[in-house]
Amino acid sequence: MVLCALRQQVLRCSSHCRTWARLPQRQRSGCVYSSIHGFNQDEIKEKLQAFHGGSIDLLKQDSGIAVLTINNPSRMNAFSGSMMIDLEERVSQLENWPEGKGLIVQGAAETFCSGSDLNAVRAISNQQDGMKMCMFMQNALTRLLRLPLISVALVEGRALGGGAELTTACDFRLMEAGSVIQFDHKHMGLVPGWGGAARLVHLVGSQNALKLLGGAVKVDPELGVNIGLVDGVLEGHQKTEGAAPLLQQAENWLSRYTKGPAPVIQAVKKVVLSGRELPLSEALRTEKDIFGTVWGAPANLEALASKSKHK
Ligand SMILES: CC[C@H](C(=O)O)C(=O)SCCNC(=O)CCNC(=O)[C@H](O)C(C)(C)COP(=O)(O)OP(=O)(O)OC[C@H]1O[C@@H](n2cnc3c(N)ncnc32)[C@H](O)[C@@H]1OP(=O)(O)O
Repeated sequence: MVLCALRQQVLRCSSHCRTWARLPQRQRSGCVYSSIHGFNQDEIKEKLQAFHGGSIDLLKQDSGIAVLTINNPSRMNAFSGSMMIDLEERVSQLENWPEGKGLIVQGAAETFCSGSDLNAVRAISNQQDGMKMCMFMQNALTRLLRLPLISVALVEGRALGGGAELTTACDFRLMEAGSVIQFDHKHMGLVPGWGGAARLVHLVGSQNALKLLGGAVKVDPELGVNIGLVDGVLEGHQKTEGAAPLLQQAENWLSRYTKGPAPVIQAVKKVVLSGRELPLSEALRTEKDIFGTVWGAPANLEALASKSKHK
């Protein structure tokens, strides 16, 4: 009986994936929850809007690398309800940025983010509203991870609770020496709700994920690199004479992977996304379709023209 139920679940999932792959990009990018799951975006936005404070600031640069700043320094960059709405709107802006190639997510005032604003959490502590907030943030963070941009979470200070989950919604994580990522939900009698557990298992494996969540382990840069959660350690410029500002160091790191025409860099992210999320056959078909968007496109033709000169 159990096997039959599991098979049904797998079939439902794979049909969902097939459906996912055929959905228009906009829907695919945010298809975790919709009205069929009882999710009403406008209803939850109205509730979240009641909890003001802070902002999510977006700077789109001519280099094609954008900077998204979690900005609520008086609350260690905790997410108020209005900041959750800001985040979703900034992700929409980035989904529609043809020149975009990269994204750095950082916190203001030399710290990353201390999760949900506990004042908001206290006010929406009933189960229904809590789950609606989670659905809203899971949609927003899934769309963030699925942006056709190569993204980096730049961690200074502390990334706690939902802030730790936010780091997993980026392709890479860079940590300043001395900074900490801590999934401290257990101390709140909680587990991750913004999708951080599911993404953490993919990043570090289920055993390491169990340790980080079960032990509310303080992940320093060395541990983060060792378990595969962290992709680089940066020297804070206050601590190291002559070191460039952290954001500049992060941009230098990211620019190694975003050099080139935006359509090509965006196609790179899309083919990796489909390999990461879709069953093999679907991923191969998606890869073929994405290949078709760059084959014979301007960047390809220019490269061919320049190569033909090297006889
Ligand atoms: C799914 C996500 C999940 C959920 O929503 O269920 C969560 O994210 S739950 C929240 C998880 N986050 C935390 O548990 C972190 C709570 N904050 C702290 O542990 C400390 O504030 C810390 C370690 C971040 C900083 O400690 P420190 O002593 O250096 O400073 P203060 O504690 O005095 O903090 C300064 C100032 O910021 C306010 N603050 C900090 N974090 C939050 C927060 N998450 N929500 C609201 N306000 C926060 C703190 O109250 C202080 O304000 P003040 O007015 O000066 O008292």
